[in-house]
Amino acid sequence: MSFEWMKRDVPVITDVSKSEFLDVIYQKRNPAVLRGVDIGPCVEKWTAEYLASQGGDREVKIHVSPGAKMDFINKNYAYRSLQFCELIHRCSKEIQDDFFFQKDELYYLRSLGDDPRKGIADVKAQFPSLADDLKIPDFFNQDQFFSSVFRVGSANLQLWTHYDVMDNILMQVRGHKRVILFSPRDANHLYLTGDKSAVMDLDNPDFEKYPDLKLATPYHCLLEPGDVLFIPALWFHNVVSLDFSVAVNVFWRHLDISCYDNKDTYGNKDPVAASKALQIIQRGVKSLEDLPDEYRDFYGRRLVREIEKKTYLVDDKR
Ligand SMILES: O=C(O)CCC(=O)C(=O)O
Ligand SMILES: [Fe+2]
Repeated sequence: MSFEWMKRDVPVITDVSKSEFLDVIYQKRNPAVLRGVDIGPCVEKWTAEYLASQGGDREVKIHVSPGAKMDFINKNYAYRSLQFCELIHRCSKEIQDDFFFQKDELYYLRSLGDDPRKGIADVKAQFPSLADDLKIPDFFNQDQFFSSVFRVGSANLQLWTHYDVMDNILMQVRGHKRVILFSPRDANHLYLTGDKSAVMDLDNPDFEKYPDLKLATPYHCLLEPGDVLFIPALWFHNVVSLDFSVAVNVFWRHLDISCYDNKDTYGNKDPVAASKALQIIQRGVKSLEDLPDEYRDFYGRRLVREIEKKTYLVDDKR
């Protein structure tokens, strides 16, 4: 018997004003595709040729993957460096003359700041010759700004399902993308390792291995050039580039600055209070190791119940 996975569409909302975004969409904290927002002349200008000639020759760190699905568990990709212009050339074609591993390898850039270890990405600062082409919608206050990240990838490349801790607008500049999102409330159904889901194939999921995935609701959308996807903090997302893809995403803080880890570079370190709680729980679980199995099971269940009772939102409490 085949299982029909319940899918939903992310709503597409056209010509949304700043106040509609802030008063309605942002308040709901659900993802939305915003179509018709002015993100500047980049949508017309950023062809591969233009980006290669204007984007400069700075070295960028990239993921190189032999297959379309980057798999963080089996680490089927490697980190390498290329000049930005060379990266653009390679991403925009499917068979390479120069390559690291194989002719049909795929590339993915997630830009970093000037100091690759602790520099927070800011596209306009790192690619000044492209800065005027991009208009970041003024949906948030400047003091909430965290980073802006260049995302350039080969056709077909898929980025694993993960969450980030900042609010996000993903501006699709060139190419099309299929994005699948899951609510933070589906966290227990996604087989998480840290911020990533172990389920790699969402098109043909292995429900025998991941039976609880059936309980999750995937939200689908197809991004076109010029579209802006609002991804609220903690919403899981899985992204496939359908063709050569150029995007910029902006992370901004939803919570007060004091809630975030001040060593976060990528916008994905859990808020301070949450990582503290996770550490305490890990210590608590370790302390149960001193007990025989059936006692550990019993106190483990009590712990889970206590956490559910005290933290879950009312409609999810059992
Ligand atoms: O579009 C992509 O390549 C990935 C987007 C993403 O993960 C993000 O904006 O947080
Ligand atoms: Fe992300």
